Amino acid sequence: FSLFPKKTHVQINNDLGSGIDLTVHCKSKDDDLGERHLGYHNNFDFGFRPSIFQNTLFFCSFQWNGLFHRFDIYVQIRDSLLCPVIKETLRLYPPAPLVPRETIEDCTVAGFHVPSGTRLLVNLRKLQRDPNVWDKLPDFMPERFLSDRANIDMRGQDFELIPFGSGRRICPGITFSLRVLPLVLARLLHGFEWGTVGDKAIDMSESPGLTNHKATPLEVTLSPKLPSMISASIKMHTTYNQ
Ligand code: HEM
Repeated sequence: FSLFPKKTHVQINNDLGSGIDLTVHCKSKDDDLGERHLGYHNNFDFGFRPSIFQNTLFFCSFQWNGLFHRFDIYVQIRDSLLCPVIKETLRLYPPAPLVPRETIEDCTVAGFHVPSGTRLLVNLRKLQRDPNVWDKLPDFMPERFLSDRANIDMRGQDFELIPFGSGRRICPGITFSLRVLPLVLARLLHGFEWGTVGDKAIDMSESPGLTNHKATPLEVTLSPKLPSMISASIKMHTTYNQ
């Protein structure tokens, strides 16, 4: 449980097209950020520290060319779960579940003698579902990263969650991935209503292999939430908070 949640930043860009001005007016329950007029390619940034009570709400109205739209830009209970959802997904379904290593000298681990030159596969999937470490297995429970596991990070120091590996061969794509994943996920959730064909539950079973693939292909239905021009012109930048 964190008493001082990390700062969240919102950036609104006017990408509507040359010569089209955008008027933005953002408010929270107790703050009025005032009306802003954004020329083409101008942006408006604001930052805030979400409440420990999970009830922060920011909403903005947008006006351009006689059109008017209002959005809930930040709903804490909805949006603070974005990064925990990614962590929980990488915990239960690490894309590279087996990490290979070879010992360079004799050693003893937990009473077992391991000679030099031994090849071993570290089973991340098993480690990240260890019932001695993680409760409520195998439930998908992103909320755990908002409370008792709030400070856990995935950069190879907290060994109960190492989806990118650890040590000198740790994944070099880690920073890129931790930036891009929340942005892509936020865009997809922001842009579409998601469903499954005939409301069928998604089969999450995996097929065996060095990389983790779904056993059955994912079939979803998507419907755009907004006219494409609007969704293409509002960008929310989420800062990944570990
Ligand atoms: C969610 C995304 C990703 C996950 C979960 C992931 C996971 C991993 C894991 C577990 C390893 C083995 C690490 C170890 O041996 O300790 C690895 C290695 C590697 N990853 Fe990633 N990876 C991701 C994205 C990427 C991206 C985007 C790139 C490139 C742009 C990348 C490039 C590499 C390379 C080159 C290695 C081999 C490093 C070495 O052996 O020295 N990965 N990754």
